[in-house]
Amino acid sequence: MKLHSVTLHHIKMTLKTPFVNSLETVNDRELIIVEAIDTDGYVGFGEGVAFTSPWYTEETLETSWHMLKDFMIPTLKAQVLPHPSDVEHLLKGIRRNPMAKYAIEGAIWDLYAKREGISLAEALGGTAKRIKAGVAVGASEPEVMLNEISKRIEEGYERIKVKIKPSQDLSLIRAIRKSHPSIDLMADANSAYTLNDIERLKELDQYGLLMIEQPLAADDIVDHALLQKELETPVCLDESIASYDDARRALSLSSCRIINIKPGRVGGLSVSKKIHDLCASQNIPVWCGGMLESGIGRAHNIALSSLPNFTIPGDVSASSRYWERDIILPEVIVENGSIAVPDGSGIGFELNRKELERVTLAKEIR
Ligand SMILES: O=C(O)CCC(=O)C1=CC=C[C@@H](O)[C@@H]1C(=O)O
Ligand SMILES: [Mg+2]
Repeated sequence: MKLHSVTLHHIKMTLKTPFVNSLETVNDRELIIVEAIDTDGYVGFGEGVAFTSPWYTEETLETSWHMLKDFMIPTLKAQVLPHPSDVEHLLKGIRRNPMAKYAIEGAIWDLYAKREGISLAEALGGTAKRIKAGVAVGASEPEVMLNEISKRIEEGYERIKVKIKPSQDLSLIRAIRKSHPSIDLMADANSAYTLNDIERLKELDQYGLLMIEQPLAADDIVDHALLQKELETPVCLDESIASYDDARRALSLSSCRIINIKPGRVGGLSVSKKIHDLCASQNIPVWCGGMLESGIGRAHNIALSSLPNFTIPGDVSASSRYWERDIILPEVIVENGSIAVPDGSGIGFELNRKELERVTLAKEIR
């Protein structure tokens, strides 16, 4: 495989409803779609999932664009690529910037699978034909959240995640449990707590949550280990896991009992697979997080979620949960609580070129 050219598309899609968490409100989702073409004319797509400001991690759309354009694409264009799993090593000289790395590496995985005539899921070693769909409900007034939860359950979602913060946690979870005593429920704090909140967090134990996601600081695995010792509820790490070594260290300290794998956050599909395998070997379940992706990123998440240790439904939801119209065809649909893993080659969805062009703000060919 040899890259001929790579097109970066800067797109802006408007969410059906703003997504609110303890740190930010997202109305419009700007993303980078990477279109990689090899010298034989095969095309692969990837997605850059950094936000436009550095509230979730330090990367932004602009920093990803710069890394891709000035460092990553030139490095990869200069080489013959035997296999997508070589990309991680080839980009090792570039520190961090995992979302930019994933954007191009994901496109190369899609390209590779298309060349081989196999699905991306198969190329990654996935086996599931369908994956369970979960959904994240953004922060809002409790009544609004309760209404949305009921609607999502009617739509077939079997696992609900809600955003919590100290000013909206116990009363919210209590109210949800009153209406939905047995639904698989979890809470994501996006680092809204400190160790001073241990007593408050312990009170959550009575509600049988599947897990609490990222209660403490993004760059911490030591305080999380102290917290996990005190809680019955499993701690799941999201922001704290930015690499394979982060995952290895967090498991050796028992900082969590579950890991949320987002390929953008950890630097690609190859690293995601390694974290998956590490967790499997230690009986730690994983699930696939979401980054409010377009259909291209979601297609990658679906393929990744077909690996056997993705036993907890992820934040992998239908296109219609986010967008009036997605940029892929067919759109992602949830039926009876699950999503079919496509068996066509590569990501298994076609790009809706007309829709891509409609949402494109800028484009650059390298
Ligand atoms: O993509 C989805 O459906 C889930 C979105 C989601 O919960 C998140 C996306 C991006 C940043 C965070 O707010 C949050 C998360 O922390 O998992
Ligand atoms: Mg999270």
